[in-house]
Amino acid sequence: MAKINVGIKFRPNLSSEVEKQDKWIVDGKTIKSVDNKHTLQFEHVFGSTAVTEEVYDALAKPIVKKAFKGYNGTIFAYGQTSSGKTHTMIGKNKMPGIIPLAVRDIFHEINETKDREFVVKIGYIEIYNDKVYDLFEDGKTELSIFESNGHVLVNQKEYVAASEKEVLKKFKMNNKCKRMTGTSTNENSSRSHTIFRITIKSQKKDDAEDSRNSNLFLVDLAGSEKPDASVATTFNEGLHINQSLLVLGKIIRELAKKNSSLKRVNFRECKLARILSPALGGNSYTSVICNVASTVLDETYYTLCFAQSAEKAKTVPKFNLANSTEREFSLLRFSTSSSSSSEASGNVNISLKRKLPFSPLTVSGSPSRIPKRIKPKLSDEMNDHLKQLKLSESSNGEEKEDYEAMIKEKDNIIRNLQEETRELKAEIFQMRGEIKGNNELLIERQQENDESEKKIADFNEEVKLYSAAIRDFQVTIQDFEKRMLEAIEKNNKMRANFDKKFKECNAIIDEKDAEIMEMYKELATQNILMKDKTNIELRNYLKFERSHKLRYTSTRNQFNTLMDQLESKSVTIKEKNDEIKRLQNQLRNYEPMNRGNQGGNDEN
Ligand SMILES: Nc1ncnc2c1ncn2[C@@H]1O[C@H](COP(=O)(O)OP(=O)(O)OP(=O)(O)O)[C@@H](O)[C@H]1O
Repeated sequence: MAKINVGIKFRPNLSSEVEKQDKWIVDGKTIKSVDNKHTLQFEHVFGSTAVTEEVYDALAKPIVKKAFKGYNGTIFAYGQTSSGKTHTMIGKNKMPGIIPLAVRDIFHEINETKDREFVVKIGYIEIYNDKVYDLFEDGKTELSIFESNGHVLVNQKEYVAASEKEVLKKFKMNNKCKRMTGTSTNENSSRSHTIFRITIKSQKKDDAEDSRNSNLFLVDLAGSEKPDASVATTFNEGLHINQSLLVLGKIIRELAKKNSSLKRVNFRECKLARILSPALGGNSYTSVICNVASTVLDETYYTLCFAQSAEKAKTVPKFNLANSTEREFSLLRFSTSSSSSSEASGNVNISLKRKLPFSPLTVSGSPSRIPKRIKPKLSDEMNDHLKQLKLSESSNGEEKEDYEAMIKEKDNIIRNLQEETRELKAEIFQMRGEIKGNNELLIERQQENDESEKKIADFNEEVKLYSAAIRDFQVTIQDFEKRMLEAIEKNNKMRANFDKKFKECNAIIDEKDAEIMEMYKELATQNILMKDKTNIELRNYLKFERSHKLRYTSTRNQFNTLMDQLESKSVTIKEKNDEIKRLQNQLRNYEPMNRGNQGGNDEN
């Protein structure tokens, strides 16, 4: 049993996150949330400054070494969208990821191993919306998954590659076919899970029996994400991605349970789980690199929980012997001993490489089997021979030798048959498991179906209610239409009346207008007459005024003359009065003298 190796890799904060606060702190092997709610510990923790090569050395290199020795290996990157999975698995020229580093090591190891011959084959598939596509083909034709001898196989294309350079060239070229899109969190977000498979076959030069065959699966999972309902395609992709990751999480949790049993795990819920079943619960050494971002609280916590479960899960890696029926070694040989020509990578010499161009090979199907209909025939034959064998016990030496050879041959047939029977039994056992799984699925689907039917019945009830309401509404509409027609008719009549009245009024108005015009004309005539009369009167008045003024002036003059005369008379009178007064005074002065003279006359 082997434990799944788990590591946590924090990516550096992105330029778009400068304003965000860190939600997680890394302290050695401990990861703490800033709010102190979560503290988790892992064997391998890589902070944001760690380079991919460190991750590779701790989590991938040991698996590559095991693959080289004939054990299957799987390395996969897990994490929310934009957490750095693709950066970890593929990387950039300046910081190569796990895939280029593994390819480098494989060819380095081939070069160092002088006593073996190698064949390296590569295949590249993607799982998009729960369908498998070949990235070494057009990426559009759906591939099928099948199982043989307990192995999950995909009918993908494989290429035989001779050097590190050749592998990486092919990988990079076809990686462009991978489904990517820009999302709100990652402008180059993977929309599919990709699995790059490197098959390493080797055989000892002086011992054909010493052969190994292993597969290395390098998996870049699509990231879990919050589905964006505004974009239909991305929403659908997001649902499939999340669904497959949920299944993966469920499987990991089940495997992490104490006394977990593979029988309880349903790898058939999605294609990703089915293809990764050897990595999760089967024959493989496995590492999981959990990518996280320190600025994200919840999703990082979910990833860390997944990592904790994954740490508890175990696999059962087995040494894989190469199938002796496979013919690659007789066709293609990587040989490190004959060093006549040097490859671009500087590592490997390949005999026959030039004769066999870089060409696709389809994965071989299920092994050859004895068809059912031949089996009874074979056993009859065997029984005959056994009878003959018994008879031959009494025969001479020559016949005995023949019989011994025949026994050997038949023994071989029996062994082969027994082997086949064992395989068939194993297959039947597995198929029973699958049937059971399918039955469970069927029951689940039946339940779903029942629920759907109930929903449909409820919906039909609702439709009935709505239909009655629609009928009522239609009656109301008809009534309303009738009343509207009546209103229109009434309105038309009123309009006709109004038009008639309007015409009559217009005629009256015209008549009155004519009358007014006449009156205006008369008024104008009278105005002229009045003006003439007024002018005459005005002229008469002016004439009168002038004569009056003249008379007034002469009267005034007369008055003035009279006034002058009056004044002069007044002056004269005053003078006379003054004269009188003076005379009187004179008179008074004479009077006493007179009295004296006259002796007592009157006083005057
Ligand atoms: N270790 C790192 N150093 C520098 N940049 C990194 C690192 N890891 C990730 N990044 C950057 O973070 C961004 C997101 O990374 P990446 O595309 O690898 O995420 P992802 O998990 O594969 O996302 P998705 O699931 O959406 O495909 C990229 O711009 C990438 O260059």
